[in-house]
Amino acid sequence: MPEDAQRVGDAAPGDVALAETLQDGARRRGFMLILSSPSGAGKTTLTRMLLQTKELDLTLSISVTTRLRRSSEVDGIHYSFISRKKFEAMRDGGELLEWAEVHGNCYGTPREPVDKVLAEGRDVLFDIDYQGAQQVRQKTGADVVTIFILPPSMKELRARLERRAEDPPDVIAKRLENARNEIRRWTQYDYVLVNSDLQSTFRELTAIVTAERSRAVRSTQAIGAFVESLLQQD
Ligand SMILES: Nc1ncnc2c1ncn2[C@@H]1O[C@H](COP(=O)(O)OP(=O)(O)OP(=O)(O)O)[C@@H](O)[C@H]1O
Ligand SMILES: Nc1nc2c(ncn2[C@@H]2O[C@H](COP(=O)(O)O)[C@@H](O)[C@H]2O)c(=O)[nH]1
Repeated sequence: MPEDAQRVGDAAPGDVALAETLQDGARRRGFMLILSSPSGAGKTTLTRMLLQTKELDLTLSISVTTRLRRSSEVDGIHYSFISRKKFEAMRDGGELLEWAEVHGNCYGTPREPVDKVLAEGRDVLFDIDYQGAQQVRQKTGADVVTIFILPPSMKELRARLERRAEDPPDVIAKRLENARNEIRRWTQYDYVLVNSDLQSTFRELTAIVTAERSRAVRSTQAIGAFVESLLQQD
Protein backbone atom coordinates (compact mmCIF):
# COMPACT_ATOMS: atom_id res chain seq x y z
CA MET A 1 0.00 0.00 0.00
CA PRO A 2 1.48 3.43 -0.89
CA GLU A 3 2.51 5.56 2.09
CA ASP A 4 0.03 8.34 1.35
CA ALA A 5 -2.93 6.01 0.75
CA GLN A 6 -5.81 6.12 3.24
CA ARG A 7 -6.82 3.23 5.45
CA VAL A 8 -10.38 2.63 6.57
CA GLY A 9 -10.67 4.22 10.02
CA ASP A 10 -7.76 6.62 9.52
CA ALA A 11 -8.67 10.16 10.54
CA ALA A 12 -6.73 11.78 7.71
CA PRO A 13 -7.77 15.09 6.12
CA GLY A 14 -8.48 13.13 2.94
CA ASP A 15 -11.36 11.35 4.71
CA VAL A 16 -13.35 14.56 4.82
CA ALA A 17 -12.92 14.99 1.09
CA LEU A 18 -13.87 11.37 0.57
CA ALA A 19 -16.97 11.72 2.74
CA GLU A 20 -17.94 14.83 0.82
CA THR A 21 -17.30 13.08 -2.45
CA LEU A 22 -19.78 10.47 -1.37
CA GLN A 23 -22.56 12.91 -0.58
CA ASP A 24 -25.54 11.67 -2.57
CA GLY A 25 -25.71 14.79 -4.73
CA ALA A 26 -22.09 14.54 -5.79
CA ARG A 27 -21.90 10.87 -6.56
CA ARG A 28 -24.67 10.73 -9.11
CA ARG A 29 -26.55 12.81 -11.61
CA GLY A 30 -30.03 13.97 -10.70
CA PHE A 31 -32.99 12.47 -12.53
CA MET A 32 -36.47 13.52 -13.59
CA LEU A 33 -39.23 11.58 -11.84
CA ILE A 34 -42.45 11.80 -13.82
CA LEU A 35 -45.84 10.81 -12.42
CA SER A 36 -48.78 10.53 -14.82
CA SER A 37 -52.30 9.20 -14.45
CA PRO A 38 -55.85 9.83 -15.53
CA SER A 39 -57.38 12.74 -13.67
CA GLY A 40 -58.38 11.71 -10.15
CA ALA A 41 -56.17 8.61 -9.79
CA GLY A 42 -54.14 10.35 -7.08
CA LYS A 43 -50.88 11.74 -8.48
CA THR A 44 -51.26 15.20 -6.90
CA THR A 45 -51.89 13.58 -3.51
CA LEU A 46 -48.87 11.30 -3.93
CA THR A 47 -46.74 14.20 -5.16
CA ARG A 48 -47.61 16.14 -2.03
CA MET A 49 -46.66 13.16 0.16
CA LEU A 50 -43.32 12.80 -1.63
CA LEU A 51 -42.56 16.51 -1.20
CA GLN A 52 -43.48 16.41 2.48
CA THR A 53 -40.94 13.63 3.03
CA LYS A 54 -37.99 15.96 3.53
CA GLU A 55 -35.32 13.25 3.47
CA LEU A 56 -36.29 12.43 -0.13
CA ASP A 57 -35.21 15.97 -1.08
CA LEU A 58 -37.34 16.14 -4.23
CA THR A 59 -38.06 19.43 -5.97
CA LEU A 60 -41.37 19.90 -7.75
CA SER A 61 -41.37 21.29 -11.27
CA ILE A 62 -44.04 23.99 -11.16
CA SER A 63 -45.88 23.98 -14.47
CA VAL A 64 -47.44 26.94 -16.21
CA THR A 65 -51.06 26.54 -17.24
CA THR A 66 -53.87 28.44 -18.90
CA ARG A 67 -56.42 26.57 -16.74
CA LEU A 68 -58.45 28.54 -14.19
CA ARG A 69 -57.15 28.27 -10.64
CA ARG A 70 -59.08 25.94 -8.30
CA SER A 71 -60.08 27.37 -4.93
CA SER A 72 -57.54 25.13 -3.16
CA GLU A 73 -54.66 26.17 -5.40
CA VAL A 74 -52.06 28.89 -4.88
CA ASP A 75 -50.45 30.68 -7.82
CA GLY A 76 -46.72 29.92 -7.94
CA ILE A 77 -47.04 26.90 -5.64
CA HIS A 78 -49.32 24.47 -7.46
CA TYR A 79 -49.03 26.08 -10.88
CA SER A 80 -48.17 29.43 -12.38
CA PHE A 81 -51.50 30.48 -13.84
CA ILE A 82 -50.90 32.46 -17.03
CA SER A 83 -52.82 33.74 -20.04
CA ARG A 84 -52.85 31.88 -23.35
CA LYS A 85 -50.90 34.78 -24.88
CA LYS A 86 -48.14 34.45 -22.28
CA PHE A 87 -48.17 30.67 -22.68
CA GLU A 88 -47.68 30.97 -26.43
CA ALA A 89 -44.85 33.48 -25.95
CA MET A 90 -43.06 31.07 -23.55
CA ARG A 91 -43.61 28.11 -25.89
CA ASP A 92 -42.45 30.02 -28.99
CA GLY A 93 -39.46 31.47 -27.13
CA GLY A 94 -38.20 27.96 -26.30
CA GLU A 95 -38.74 28.45 -22.56
CA LEU A 96 -40.67 25.19 -22.14
CA LEU A 97 -39.06 21.78 -21.81
CA GLU A 98 -42.36 20.24 -22.90
CA TRP A 99 -45.94 21.30 -23.29
CA ALA A 100 -49.33 19.82 -24.15
CA GLU A 101 -53.01 20.58 -24.38
CA VAL A 102 -54.83 18.50 -21.78
CA HIS A 103 -58.61 18.49 -21.15
CA GLY A 104 -58.86 21.71 -23.22
CA ASN A 105 -56.17 23.73 -21.40
CA CYS A 106 -52.47 24.31 -22.08
CA TYR A 107 -49.81 23.08 -19.65
CA GLY A 108 -46.03 23.34 -19.86
CA THR A 109 -42.81 22.83 -17.93
CA PRO A 110 -40.46 25.83 -17.68
CA ARG A 111 -37.02 24.56 -18.64
CA GLU A 112 -34.71 26.75 -16.55
CA PRO A 113 -35.68 25.67 -13.00
CA VAL A 114 -35.41 22.01 -14.01
CA ASP A 115 -31.91 22.49 -15.44
CA LYS A 116 -30.83 24.30 -12.28
CA VAL A 117 -31.93 21.50 -9.90
CA LEU A 118 -30.44 18.77 -12.10
CA ALA A 119 -27.13 20.64 -12.26
CA GLU A 120 -26.98 20.37 -8.44
CA GLY A 121 -27.25 16.56 -8.76
CA ARG A 122 -30.75 16.65 -7.28
CA ASP A 123 -33.98 15.10 -8.53
CA VAL A 124 -36.99 16.87 -10.00
CA LEU A 125 -40.57 15.62 -9.63
CA PHE A 126 -43.09 16.19 -12.43
CA ASP A 127 -46.88 15.79 -12.40
CA ILE A 128 -47.45 15.81 -16.17
CA ASP A 129 -49.48 13.88 -18.71
CA TYR A 130 -48.36 11.15 -21.14
CA GLN A 131 -47.67 13.64 -23.96
CA GLY A 132 -45.29 15.60 -21.74
CA ALA A 133 -43.65 12.41 -20.43
CA GLN A 134 -42.98 11.31 -24.00
CA GLN A 135 -41.43 14.70 -24.92
CA VAL A 136 -39.18 14.77 -21.86
CA ARG A 137 -37.99 11.23 -22.63
CA GLN A 138 -37.25 12.11 -26.26
CA LYS A 139 -35.43 15.33 -25.40
CA THR A 140 -33.42 14.28 -22.39
CA GLY A 141 -32.85 10.52 -22.64
CA ALA A 142 -31.46 8.42 -19.81
CA ASP A 143 -32.08 10.43 -16.65
CA VAL A 144 -35.86 10.10 -16.74
CA VAL A 145 -37.94 7.74 -14.61
CA THR A 146 -41.61 7.47 -15.46
CA ILE A 147 -44.40 6.08 -13.31
CA PHE A 148 -48.01 5.60 -14.33
CA ILE A 149 -50.65 5.56 -11.59
CA LEU A 150 -53.81 3.56 -12.27
CA PRO A 151 -57.07 3.81 -10.32
CA PRO A 152 -58.40 0.58 -8.78
CA SER A 153 -61.57 0.86 -10.92
CA MET A 154 -63.37 3.36 -13.17
CA LYS A 155 -66.12 3.59 -10.55
CA GLU A 156 -63.60 4.63 -7.91
CA LEU A 157 -61.99 7.10 -10.33
CA ARG A 158 -65.35 8.84 -10.79
CA ALA A 159 -65.97 8.75 -7.05
CA ARG A 160 -62.58 10.37 -6.34
CA LEU A 161 -63.23 13.19 -8.81
CA GLU A 162 -66.68 13.75 -7.30
CA ARG A 163 -65.41 13.59 -3.70
CA ARG A 164 -62.64 16.05 -4.53
CA ALA A 165 -65.41 18.45 -5.55
CA GLU A 166 -63.02 20.85 -7.27
CA ASP A 167 -64.41 20.70 -10.79
CA PRO A 168 -67.92 21.26 -12.18
CA PRO A 169 -69.82 18.20 -13.54
CA ASP A 170 -69.01 18.95 -17.21
CA VAL A 171 -65.28 19.13 -16.43
CA ILE A 172 -65.46 15.85 -14.48
CA ALA A 173 -67.32 14.25 -17.40
CA LYS A 174 -64.65 15.39 -19.87
CA ARG A 175 -61.84 14.10 -17.64
CA LEU A 176 -63.54 10.70 -17.31
CA GLU A 177 -64.05 10.61 -21.06
CA ASN A 178 -60.32 11.25 -21.60
CA ALA A 179 -59.31 8.72 -18.92
CA ARG A 180 -59.55 5.64 -21.17
CA ASN A 181 -57.23 7.15 -23.77
CA GLU A 182 -54.75 8.10 -21.02
CA ILE A 183 -54.89 4.68 -19.34
CA ARG A 184 -53.98 2.98 -22.64
CA ARG A 185 -50.60 4.78 -22.48
CA TRP A 186 -49.42 2.80 -19.46
CA THR A 187 -47.02 0.69 -21.56
CA GLN A 188 -44.91 3.82 -22.28
CA TYR A 189 -43.89 3.97 -18.61
CA ASP A 190 -41.06 2.41 -16.61
CA TYR A 191 -43.31 1.55 -13.66
CA VAL A 192 -47.03 1.10 -13.17
CA LEU A 193 -48.76 1.29 -9.78
CA VAL A 194 -52.40 0.70 -8.88
CA ASN A 195 -53.38 3.33 -6.31
CA SER A 196 -55.87 1.40 -4.17
CA ASP A 197 -54.47 2.02 -0.73
CA LEU A 198 -52.73 5.40 -0.55
CA GLN A 199 -50.10 4.44 2.03
CA SER A 200 -49.12 1.28 0.12
CA THR A 201 -48.77 3.22 -3.12
CA PHE A 202 -46.67 5.82 -1.36
CA ARG A 203 -44.37 3.09 0.01
CA GLU A 204 -44.01 1.66 -3.50
CA LEU A 205 -43.15 5.10 -4.86
CA THR A 206 -40.46 5.76 -2.25
CA ALA A 207 -38.98 2.32 -2.94
CA ILE A 208 -38.70 3.23 -6.63
CA VAL A 209 -37.00 6.56 -5.82
CA THR A 210 -34.53 4.83 -3.50
CA ALA A 211 -33.68 2.14 -6.05
CA GLU A 212 -33.33 4.59 -8.93
CA ARG A 213 -30.86 6.65 -6.89
CA SER A 214 -28.46 3.70 -6.77
CA ARG A 215 -28.41 2.98 -10.49
CA ALA A 216 -24.80 2.62 -11.63
CA VAL A 217 -25.59 4.36 -14.90
CA ARG A 218 -26.17 7.66 -13.04
CA SER A 219 -22.82 7.62 -11.24
CA THR A 220 -20.51 10.60 -11.62
CA GLN A 221 -16.73 10.57 -11.64
CA ALA A 222 -16.84 10.93 -7.85
CA ILE A 223 -17.87 7.30 -7.45
CA GLY A 224 -15.09 6.34 -9.85
CA ALA A 225 -12.61 8.17 -7.61
CA PHE A 226 -14.08 6.44 -4.56
CA VAL A 227 -13.72 3.03 -6.22
CA GLU A 228 -10.11 3.85 -7.06
CA SER A 229 -9.47 4.70 -3.40
CA LEU A 230 -11.11 1.39 -2.36
CA LEU A 231 -8.82 -0.48 -4.69
CA GLN A 232 -5.80 1.20 -3.10
CA GLN A 233 -6.79 -0.07 0.35
CA ASP A 234 -5.51 -3.31 1.91
N1 LIG B 1 -55.63 5.78 -2.64
C1 LIG B 1 -56.63 6.64 -2.51
N2 LIG B 1 -57.76 6.27 -1.90
C2 LIG B 1 -58.81 7.12 -1.77
N3 LIG B 1 -58.81 8.41 -2.20
C3 LIG B 1 -57.70 8.84 -2.84
C4 LIG B 1 -56.55 7.98 -3.02
N4 LIG B 1 -55.60 8.68 -3.67
C5 LIG B 1 -56.12 9.92 -3.88
N5 LIG B 1 -57.36 10.01 -3.37
C6 LIG B 1 -58.30 11.17 -3.42
O1 LIG B 1 -58.77 11.24 -4.76
C7 LIG B 1 -58.96 12.60 -5.15
C8 LIG B 1 -58.17 12.84 -6.43
O2 LIG B 1 -56.80 12.78 -6.15
P1 LIG B 1 -55.74 13.76 -6.81
O3 LIG B 1 -56.24 15.15 -6.81
O4 LIG B 1 -54.44 13.50 -6.15
O5 LIG B 1 -55.75 13.19 -8.31
P2 LIG B 1 -54.90 13.60 -9.58
O6 LIG B 1 -54.49 12.34 -10.24
O7 LIG B 1 -53.80 14.50 -9.20
O8 LIG B 1 -55.95 14.37 -10.47
P3 LIG B 1 -55.73 15.58 -11.52
O9 LIG B 1 -54.98 15.03 -12.68
O10 LIG B 1 -57.12 16.00 -11.88
O11 LIG B 1 -54.97 16.69 -10.84
C9 LIG B 1 -58.51 13.47 -3.99
O12 LIG B 1 -59.65 13.89 -3.27
C10 LIG B 1 -57.64 12.51 -3.15
O13 LIG B 1 -57.70 12.84 -1.78
N1 LIG C 1 -47.76 17.82 -20.45
C1 LIG C 1 -48.02 18.44 -19.30
N2 LIG C 1 -49.07 18.03 -18.55
C2 LIG C 1 -49.28 18.64 -17.38
C3 LIG C 1 -48.47 19.67 -16.92
N3 LIG C 1 -48.94 20.09 -15.71
C4 LIG C 1 -49.99 19.32 -15.43
N4 LIG C 1 -50.21 18.43 -16.43
C5 LIG C 1 -51.24 17.41 -16.52
O1 LIG C 1 -52.48 17.99 -16.86
C6 LIG C 1 -53.54 17.19 -16.37
C7 LIG C 1 -54.58 18.01 -15.69
O2 LIG C 1 -54.07 18.60 -14.53
P1 LIG C 1 -55.03 19.41 -13.53
O3 LIG C 1 -54.13 20.01 -12.50
O4 LIG C 1 -55.75 20.41 -14.36
O5 LIG C 1 -55.96 18.39 -12.93
C8 LIG C 1 -52.89 16.15 -15.47
O6 LIG C 1 -52.79 14.94 -16.21
C9 LIG C 1 -51.54 16.71 -15.21
O7 LIG C 1 -50.58 15.71 -14.95
C10 LIG C 1 -47.37 20.08 -17.74
O8 LIG C 1 -46.59 20.99 -17.42
N5 LIG C 1 -47.21 19.44 -18.90
